[in-house]
Amino acid sequence: MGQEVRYRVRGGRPLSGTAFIQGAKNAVLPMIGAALLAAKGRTVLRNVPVIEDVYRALELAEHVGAKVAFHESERTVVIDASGLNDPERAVLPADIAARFRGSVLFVPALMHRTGRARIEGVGGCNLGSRNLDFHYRGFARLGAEVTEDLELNHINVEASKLRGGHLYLDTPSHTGTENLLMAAVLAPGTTVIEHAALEPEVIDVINFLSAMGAKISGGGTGLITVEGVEELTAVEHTIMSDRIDAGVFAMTVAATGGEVSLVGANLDHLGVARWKLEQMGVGFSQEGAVLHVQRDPSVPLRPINAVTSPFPGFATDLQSPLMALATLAEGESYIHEAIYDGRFALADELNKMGAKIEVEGTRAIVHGSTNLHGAEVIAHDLRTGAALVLAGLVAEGETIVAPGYLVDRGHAQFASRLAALGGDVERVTVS
Ligand SMILES: CC(=O)N[C@H]1[C@@H](OP(=O)(O)OP(=O)(O)OC[C@H]2O[C@@H](n3ccc(=O)[nH]c3=O)[C@H](O)[C@@H]2O)O[C@H](CO)[C@@H](O)[C@@H]1O
Ligand SMILES: C=C(OP(=O)(O)O)C(=O)O
Repeated sequence: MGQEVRYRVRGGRPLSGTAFIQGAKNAVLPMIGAALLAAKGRTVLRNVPVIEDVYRALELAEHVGAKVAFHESERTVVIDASGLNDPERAVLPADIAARFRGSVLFVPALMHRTGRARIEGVGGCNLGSRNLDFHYRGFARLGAEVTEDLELNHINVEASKLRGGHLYLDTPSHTGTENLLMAAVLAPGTTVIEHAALEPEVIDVINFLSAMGAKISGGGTGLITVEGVEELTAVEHTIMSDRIDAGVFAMTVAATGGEVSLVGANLDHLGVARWKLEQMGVGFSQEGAVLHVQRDPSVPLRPINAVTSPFPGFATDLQSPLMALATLAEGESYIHEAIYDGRFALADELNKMGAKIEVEGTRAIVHGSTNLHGAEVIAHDLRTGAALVLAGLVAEGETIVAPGYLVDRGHAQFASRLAALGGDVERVTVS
């Protein structure tokens, strides 16, 4: 049997000090995919978070023929994609690709560099139905032939002659927008993407592609236009800071009480989450690129209503830590998960710790405040894991959160960064 990572947490200490917010997972993954579009030279990505999803993405890049080096202590990745031209290697194998959602972001580079791609699996958090129809239908509108092998459950994409086209997304899909952009940047002609995503990571990806030589306008407006170019150049880029990591740290301080400075966090990137936390009793002040967060533990948290929606709405990835926080607020909080149909697995785990949460479909009522107690709980996905660590930091006694791999997918050095703030958290490996 292999080793399992767990988070062991003991509650009761307020947090104080300085935490360094990591580079954004949801920006670096599309950028690793985009780096493979450059046929010459070396791409240098800085502020790369040392997380499992980045390791998987780099394994995938190597698998398809790129040379990669991850200098973890420098948080820098160097990618040389000049050798990526063998159609036989244009395969995203399930053993790597099914372990993270970002694997789908490799398809455009494979289409452009080898003329084809085979997708044997795409992973990511288990949040209910997570379709990829916008991606595949969009590739087809740009001239690719997309077929499904129903027996093997593989998708085959043949793309010898991509060209610009008019695309519309039914909902402003985050990776859908990035993937269609990457498919369009090297496709001759003009591509229009209507109802495109507005997330800050999408803007960061547009900035990266533009630095590589892509011609993109309208980023951040919902209507993006791309003029295809003949080639893209390898460049250096510093990844934006991770707004979800910042939100998780802010909510953890809200839960324990205390005062913490988040280095690199940007209040504007929290969108509606900022206003919701302020309503609950959290204080924010932005000082340049450092965000100060404080909460007076002697004043009870107020309950909250939140509906998840695309940026700048309340981020679905922050819904789990908000639910954990709401268990501490005095009164009933209402949460409506409007992006995913299966993102409430956390409720049962928090209830094991003494919370009183009722779930009906995509709506949850959190009856607070409750005194949480330690328990052995399951991280059903990345943010459930982070939210349970948050809960453990205010619970009486010891909480064990497993599998820790899911937390490690998206939060770098999570235990040591919380421990540096005074939290009693350890990441342990058991056989
Ligand atoms: C690697 C990455 O960046 N992951 C983020 C990205 O996921 P991801 O890009 O997968 O999320 P989307 O924005 O695409 O999904 C939003 C909704 O659209 C639906 N949909 C999406 C694509 C499609 O082809 N068909 C379809 O129906 C999904 O099922 C979901 O209900 O944005 C999510 C929403 O902010 C975040 O939770 C994830 O952390
Ligand atoms: C849902 C998430 O990630 P992914 O799309 O990579 O599964 C997340 O980051 O919370």
